[in-house]
This record gives sequence, C-alpha cells and structure tokens, in this order.
Amino acid sequence: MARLTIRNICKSFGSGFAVNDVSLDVENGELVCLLGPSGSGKSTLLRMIGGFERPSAGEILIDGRDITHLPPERRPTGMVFQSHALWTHWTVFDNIAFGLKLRRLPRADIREKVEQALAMVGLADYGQRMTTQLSGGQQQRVALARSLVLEPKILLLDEPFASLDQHLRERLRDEVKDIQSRLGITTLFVTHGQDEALALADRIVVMRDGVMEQVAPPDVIYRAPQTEFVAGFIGSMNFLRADVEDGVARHDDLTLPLPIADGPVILGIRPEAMSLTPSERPRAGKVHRLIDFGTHKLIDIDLTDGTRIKCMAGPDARAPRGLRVELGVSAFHAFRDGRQVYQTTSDLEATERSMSHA
Ligand SMILES: Nc1ncnc2c1ncn2[C@@H]1O[C@H](COP(=O)(O)OP(=O)(O)OP(=O)(O)O)[C@@H](O)[C@H]1O
Repeated sequence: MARLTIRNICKSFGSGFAVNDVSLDVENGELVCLLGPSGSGKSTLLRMIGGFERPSAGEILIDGRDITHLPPERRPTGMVFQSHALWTHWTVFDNIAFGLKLRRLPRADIREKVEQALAMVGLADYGQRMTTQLSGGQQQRVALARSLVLEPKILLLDEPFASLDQHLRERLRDEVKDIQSRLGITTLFVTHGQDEALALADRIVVMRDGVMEQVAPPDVIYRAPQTEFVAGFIGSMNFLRADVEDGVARHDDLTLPLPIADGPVILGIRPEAMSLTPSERPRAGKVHRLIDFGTHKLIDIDLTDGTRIKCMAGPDARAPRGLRVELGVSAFHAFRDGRQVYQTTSDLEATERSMSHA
C-alpha cells in the first residue's frame, strides 16, 4: 500500500506539451482511472510514473519519497502494457519468475510466489505452458501476474485489455478489480473506454490535451460534469443551443427555468432525463427511429432546429416514426464557454449524497 503524489508534472516533446502541469494525489489502495481521447497524455503520464519517460518538469513521490529521477527497476512500481511483451521462448512460470530471479530470491521462495501469483490470476495449472500456447486473455493474465509477483507498491496498467474482445475485457476488468481490492494495491489504470472507467474506478481523471479536465468519483463525473467536454465524453449527452432571457432558457422545442445571466447557453440533457408526450403542434419534434435494447428503448428525435437528440424510454414504450412529440426534462446542465454554469438540484442532490459517502 502506498500513496502517490504527482506535483506539477510536465512533459514536452518538441514544441507541444503531452502532459501540462498535472498534479494529483492517489491515496493508499485507491484505483484511479486516467480516461481521455487518444493523444490526451494518459500514457505519457503513466510512463513518467513508471520511469519510462523523463518529466520535463515536476515531481513524483511515493509515500513522500521523491522517485522522479529513478530508473524503472528502482521504483516500487509495476507496469502492465497494452502489448504484454512476454518472452515467447520461455514457459509461463519462467516469465513470471524472471523478476524474482533478478532479485536473487531463494528457489523455494520463487516457486511459492510464482504459484501464488498464477493462482491469483486464475492460471494455477498453466506454469509449464509456453506463452505461445495461451490465448490473448491468458497472456494478459500472465503479464499481470509478472507485475504482481514483485509486490509493487503502485500498479500501473496501460490499456491492458484493449486488444481483447468486449466479453473477455469485461471479465478481466472484474478480475483486476477483485485482485486490486483484495491486495489493497494503489493502482492507476489508463483507458479510453468510459465503461471501463465507470466500472473500475474509485476516481476518474478525465484528460484532454495534456491537462486534467476533472477529477472525481465516477458518479460525480457522470452527474456533475464541470465542463462541456466531460459532459460529452462520459455517457450520452444531448446538447441544445438556447438563449437565456429573464431567467428562462428558450429553444424552439423547449423552455426551461435557468437563473443565470442573459445570453446564449448550451443545455446538456441526458437521454434518461428526457421524456416525451405526443404533441398536436405541427412544428414539434419528430420521432426519427426507435431502437429496442430489451431493457430499455432509445428514441431518436429530430428537433425543429435540425438537432437530433436521444431520449431513453421504458421497454414497453412505443413511438412510431414521424410522431410529433413535446419534450419533458427532469434534470439538466448548462454550459457557457465550455464551463458548467448551472445544473438542476436533482443532479446536485445526487452528487452531494455521493460525495458525503466518499
Ligand atoms: N515519444 C514521443 N515523441 C513525440 N511525441 C510523443 C511521444 N509520445 C507521445 N507523444 C505525443 O504526446 C501526446 C500524448 O500522447 P499519449 O500517448 O500520452 O496519449 P494517450 O492519451 O495515451 O493516447 P492513446 O489513447 O492513443 O494511447 C500525443 O500528441 C503524442 O503524439
């Protein structure tokens, strides 16, 4: 168990910053997901923590000890990469034992630790196989065991399941979460999959262009996105352009009370916060199509200003194509210049509740 402190860390490649002045504290046993689009600096940040990239500025501390300039092998970190880089001419056992042999542990200790690590990742009987005889998911498990066996204080995972199919990815994700919470190991997990981050993380760091847009538990990120970017990146969000006048936001298809200064605004409304009722108005929004997901339905609506939005409805909902509808809204966010300037109390209450549990 360890505490990780990142202070004002920067990394520039040539003229641009891949990571720009990032500061973050990760608590003992916490699992933090770095989430963001391709090129947002997630891997660079992780690689600096692991010692595979030299920061241009800033400090990295583990339990208060400055490790900024130590090489990877002298850091108490273990890293699992997207491509597992196992030694293909060695057995699974030898792959996992390698780091322990470098540390010159007695053979009996090595055997015991490797067997424990294999059991932990569900490969107890696979020690004598060659790594080429394993599936992609099993190879990633070996990569994980190879890191865990060294008992790192901090585990760093860089999109470890990106190359696996969805089903296997979900299974391994759950297994990693189980192992991580059982061992209580402080973990950073890079992903560009929002589902993965929402399912795994104690806290999510949303990154964009090398900076942190928001750092918060998953439900806070979902319910109280601080920027328009975070709102659009996590979950599904409908964005509507509206104008505020005298505390009311007006859009062709929607009017909402909005106690902020007059002027243009972007409204953000989740599909599950929208409801529909049939309309008599000839210029009301119109059903484009309905997709049945079994547990719920998703209805695409074409609004009069040409925007297409999504509305979530129950499994029995019906909405024939072309039906005119009025929109109802139970919760929404408002953004100006990319920043959140207002959100409804129902969302705020949910956020405050979850923060008081954190
Ligand atoms: N060795 C390098 N030399 C030059 N530029 C680099 C290098 N490594 C990363 N970059 C640049 O730094 C930026 C951040 O890259 P990084 O790999 O950290 O992003 P990422 O969020 O992990 O993306 P992905 O999800 O695609 O892996 C990108 O613009 C990338 O092109």
